[in-house]
Amino acid sequence: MNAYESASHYFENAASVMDLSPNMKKLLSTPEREVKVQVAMKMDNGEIATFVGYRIQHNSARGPMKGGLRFHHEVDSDEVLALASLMTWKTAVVDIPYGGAKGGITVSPKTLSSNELELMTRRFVDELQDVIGPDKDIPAPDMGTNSQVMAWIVNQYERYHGFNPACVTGKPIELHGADGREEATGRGVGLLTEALLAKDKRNLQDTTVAIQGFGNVGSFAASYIAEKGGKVVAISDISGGRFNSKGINISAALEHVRQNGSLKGFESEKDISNDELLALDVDVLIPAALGGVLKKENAGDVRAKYLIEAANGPVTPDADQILTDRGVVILPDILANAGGVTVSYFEWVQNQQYFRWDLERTRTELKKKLTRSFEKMWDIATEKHIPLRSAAYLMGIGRVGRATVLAGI
Ligand SMILES: NC(=O)C1=CN([C@@H]2O[C@H](COP(=O)(O)OP(=O)(O)OC[C@H]3O[C@@H](n4cnc5c(N)ncnc54)[C@H](O)[C@@H]3O)[C@@H](O)[C@H]2O)C=CC1
Ligand SMILES: O=C(O)CCC(=O)C(=O)O
Repeated sequence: MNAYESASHYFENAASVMDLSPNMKKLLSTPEREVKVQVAMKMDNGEIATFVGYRIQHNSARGPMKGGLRFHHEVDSDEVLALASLMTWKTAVVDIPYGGAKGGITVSPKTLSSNELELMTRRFVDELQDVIGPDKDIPAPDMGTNSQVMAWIVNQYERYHGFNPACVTGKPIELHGADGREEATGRGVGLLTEALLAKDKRNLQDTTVAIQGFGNVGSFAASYIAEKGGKVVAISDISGGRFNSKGINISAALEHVRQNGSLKGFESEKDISNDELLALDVDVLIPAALGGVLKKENAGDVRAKYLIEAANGPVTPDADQILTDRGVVILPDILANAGGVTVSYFEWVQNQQYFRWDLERTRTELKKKLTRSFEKMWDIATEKHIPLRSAAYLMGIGRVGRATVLAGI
């Protein structure tokens, strides 16, 4: 099952509980626009390179479309469409005035020089500049992109449209970015892990955690959890995993990655593989890298009681069923990692108002938004005796569906 089939399965599941009419189901599952472009450029050595870029605009019933840009060698139209649809439900679950979109380029960014990365990003914006914009579709970071890439995007977009900081979020602070956006997804993962544990009268101090992926999301989630007294016993990245039964020193790991570019060579009690990390005997498992890492073949190995979907789509439907049957509580991606898009919204609001918030305000508002959405999802799940994922989809699809009906076609 590919990423799109997985996302469709979760949508169909929720739609059947909601009794959505076939016509509404078709409307909500059909993307509004799919853009596929050639990104051609000259590499440092003078050779011509051609990449393929995508922007899929899934739904705009609740506002301008919103979602990140992924630079990764596995990006294809199915994956981007799946991720775009998740954004539609995610923005609705946290009730921010956006629809959903996603984009990306099929490329391994680490194989490019900084100059080449910049040029590729600028050529991509040349192709997309007429379909994106602050009131149409607002990109942001995802895997393989960061605030520097967003800086090139805003600069290139402004060459066509003039001063326009709200055209993209996740920008550097110096270029109208929001204090708190970089940490937001990981911080949200941490806050929501606490909220979920609290339902079982537990807290982070008595909790062991394993985190797959130590990029933007995984590293900030690890920092938050460790600061709150949680024991992060395992972390990993593409170079493999590290385990320490007494808890990994997260500040030291961050410093190692800053100096060396990855966890490779970071000392710990023992090295583990990414597969072994997923099967560790911990309380909380947080996949924060690629999609589809928990599938039929390895779902039975999971020993964690709580699974927090920091990545988008880390659990296939087969695995979801196996884990749910085994009593693993899954906090679904469309809420678990929504801290990022929520603070992107705060950044966009600040850009529109030319007024900057301080970090405290951002953190307070983020907690308020995520906690409110979590409690609502929890109440729906409890009342209807359904898993948290189904409850979150009910919230998201319900809000998009109502907006669609009220607006009329
Ligand atoms: N950046 C953001 O604000 C948001 C990101 N997400 C999701 O979170 C996940 C991670 O995104 P970011 O942290 O932004 O990406 P990133 O590019 O900053 O970091 C990705 C991390 O995953 C690791 N990784 C890559 N391939 C791997 C593999 N095969 N096995 C194990 N680790 C691997 C990398 O080494 C790196 O540590 C993605 O699924 C993304 O869609 C979701 C919401 C917002
Ligand atoms: O910050 C944003 O606008 C989108 C982040 C994103 O791509 C995601 O939540 O998956």
